[in-house]
Amino acid sequence: RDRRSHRHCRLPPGPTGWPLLGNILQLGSKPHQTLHALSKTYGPLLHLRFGSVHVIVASNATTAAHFLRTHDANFSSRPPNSGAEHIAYNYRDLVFAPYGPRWRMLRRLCALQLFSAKALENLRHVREEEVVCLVQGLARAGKPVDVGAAVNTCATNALSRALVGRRVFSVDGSGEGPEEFKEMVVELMRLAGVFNVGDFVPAIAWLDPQGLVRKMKKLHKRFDEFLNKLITEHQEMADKSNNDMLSLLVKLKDETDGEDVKLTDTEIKALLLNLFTAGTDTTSSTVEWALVELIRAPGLLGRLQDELDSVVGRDRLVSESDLSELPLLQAVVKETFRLHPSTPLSLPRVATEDCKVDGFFIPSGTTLLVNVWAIGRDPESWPDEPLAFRPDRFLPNGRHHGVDVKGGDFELIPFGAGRRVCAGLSLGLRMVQFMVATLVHAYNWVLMEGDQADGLDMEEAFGLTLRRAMPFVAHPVPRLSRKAYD
Ligand code: HEM
Repeated sequence: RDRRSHRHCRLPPGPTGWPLLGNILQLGSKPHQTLHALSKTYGPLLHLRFGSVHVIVASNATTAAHFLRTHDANFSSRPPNSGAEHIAYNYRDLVFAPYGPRWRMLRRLCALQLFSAKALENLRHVREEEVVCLVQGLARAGKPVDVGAAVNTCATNALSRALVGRRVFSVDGSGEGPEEFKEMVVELMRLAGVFNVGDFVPAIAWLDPQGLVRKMKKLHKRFDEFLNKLITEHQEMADKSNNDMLSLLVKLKDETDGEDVKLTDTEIKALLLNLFTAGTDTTSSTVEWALVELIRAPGLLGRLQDELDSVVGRDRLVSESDLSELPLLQAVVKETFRLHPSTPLSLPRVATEDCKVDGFFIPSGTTLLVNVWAIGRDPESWPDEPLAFRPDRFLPNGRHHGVDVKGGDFELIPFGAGRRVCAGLSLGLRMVQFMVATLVHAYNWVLMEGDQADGLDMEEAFGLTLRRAMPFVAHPVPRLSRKAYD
């Protein structure tokens, strides 16, 4: 019925592609930028063909709302892809699970154990302890530090204590662990961000033309070993009756026997893999971008330090309960998400049925990309200096006062929106705010010799997550009274 009633509609406009491959080779090394440029020619709803697959791209707030609000139910699964198959345990995870009972179960479990207001409050001491470790580690460093790496270790440890009841990295940052783990996550994001020709041209999938599947299988093996080790260790200390996520999952595993939706070791590993990867690099790269933006704007940094000094003082570190008292901090974090969204093309969705959007025909099986990066820079939504870092736009009297990142304001959707909005939004947002506040309050950041604040490299690296091409390295100089660091 659908197809017949929509037949008179056209597909959305878009560039002509190559025979067989379609537009896939036209994406270049930074697809979010290429797609943004194409949207200027073809409009906010763009049609492409990747091999035999229809792909549409939403590039402004109104169009994103059509899909993620009005038609969200029809776009609440993710398209098939080799990453989900070869890395994420053949779709048995949460991120790629088809919309349905298993997705619902996994998502509920996460809410219960990790992301609800109550769970978040229960885990607050863990985050605060890990942030103290971060600050103390920086105080001990006595040398310039790679800020993203230090923040990544902190975010990963805070998460791993919630997930498996212990840190995965030593707190002094020594040893191979943190770098190796971060490198694995970055590799995952890099692989997941490449459009694999084999996903769209089945006839040549077996050739693995970009060598991606081979790399995915290899990476999967490394993650699987990491997760197996965590689970084995966890079993060995099981008598300590932990209340971490893994303990809950193991308990539930036995209870789901005979139910429609099974929870086995594979689902458990897949879920842990999701949470470890979705929750670390996204968070730490946002903190890194925020800090660089602040250092490029010394006046703004000074204002933020004044805000922190007046709310927190100089005798203690920031605590999570201070965050709600820090409007400029919150505005800085929003502005960072606007210009540097962690996942510039969000995560893809797929049309389950034919539909008609904005007068255009969208066939079932179409992949939907939402260009969150382009939406954050769209002059229609952000008329005042859209490319400049101006957190004041979110403060009272600012044009965007009240606009939030939580999925209700479509001009700012770094966490996506709708049914499949980021599951870890509450935690991710809080960790980013908490770490940015702490790093700015506890330290002045002195640049490396030869670096100039206004000359810092702002180049983006390629991948599913929008990392800096150049890591940000600077020297932390304490600015609080001594006892704050004890
Ligand atoms: C700066 C922090 C983060 C950002 C910007 C971010 C962004 C996103 C985005 C854009 C999506 C896709 C949403 C959609 O399809 O509409 C997503 C999904 C997801 N995120 Fe996050 N994320 C962040 C942190 C986290 C954290 C801390 C966790 C967990 C520890 C997490 C877990 C997930 C999961 C499980 C999904 C899949 C949800 C589903 O398919 O139902 N994220 N995230």
